[in-house]
Amino acid sequence: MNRLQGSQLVVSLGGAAILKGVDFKLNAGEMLGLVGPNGAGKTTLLRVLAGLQKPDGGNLLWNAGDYFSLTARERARRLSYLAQSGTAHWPMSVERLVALGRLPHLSDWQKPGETDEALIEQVMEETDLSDFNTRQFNTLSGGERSRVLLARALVAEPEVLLADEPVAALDLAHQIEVMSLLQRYCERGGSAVVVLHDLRLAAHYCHRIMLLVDGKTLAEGSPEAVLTEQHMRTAFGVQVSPEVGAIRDTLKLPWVRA
Ligand SMILES: Nc1ncnc2c1ncn2[C@@H]1O[C@H](COP(=O)(O)OP(=O)(O)OP(=O)(O)O)[C@@H](O)[C@H]1O
Repeated sequence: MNRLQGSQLVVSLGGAAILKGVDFKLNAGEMLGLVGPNGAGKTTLLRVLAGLQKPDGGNLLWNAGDYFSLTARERARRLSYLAQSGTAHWPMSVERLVALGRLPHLSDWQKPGETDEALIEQVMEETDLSDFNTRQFNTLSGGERSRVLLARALVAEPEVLLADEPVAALDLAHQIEVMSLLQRYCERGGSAVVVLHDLRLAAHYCHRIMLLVDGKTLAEGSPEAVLTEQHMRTAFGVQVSPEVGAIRDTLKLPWVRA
């Protein structure tokens, strides 16, 4: 059974068709890479899956039941959405901001208990944030902020994590760390949809890739099946440079942790 399944999803914004009948599925333990040119509709699809954008057509299922019958609290417990350029709207320490991720699991006025605290500490370590506990979020660099927001999403222990370009502001080492973290999250049974512009990261880490072009799925399947020279030409209008030769060589991850 698919954890999330959409069929013929349609979204119009400002009078323009943005998603034009997209089928979607996500299994437990799966990392799905959502790739495609700027303006293809990746963020719009993610917002539909997060329940932030009601589709104008099609339907969406959560574990085979109607997605839209989940209450907002149920959705917050089971699904985390990491926006493209997330922010915090008032000054707050990193530790408090990450702890907010536990809120959907606590009743009104309940404080985080020992188990919550242990989880928060573990995720802070995994996201390389232990030294930032008391720092104010608004004093952090862009890459540090991205890691804090990912940590907040992970402490919620969601069944599905929707991450819009989670590595966009990160240096090489932190890109690898964040992708490995998402990989471990999926190995523990989580499901992730990750919007990526770096096709090498997508090829290396994702089980399956969906290539969206102009509001439609151009290709979907294994990285090898989707990231072909023909699809790159159609989607992005590029071809492999003659100096490189084969497309598989462009998709090798050139760095590992030293
Ligand atoms: N509120 C809106 N009104 C009109 N058009 C919109 C609105 N929101 C988004 N769009 C348009 O919808 C299209 C898809 O946007 P979306 O953000 O989903 O693309 P994307 O694939 O995530 O792009 P990128 O890679 O640049 O982040 C774009 O052309 C965008 O300009």
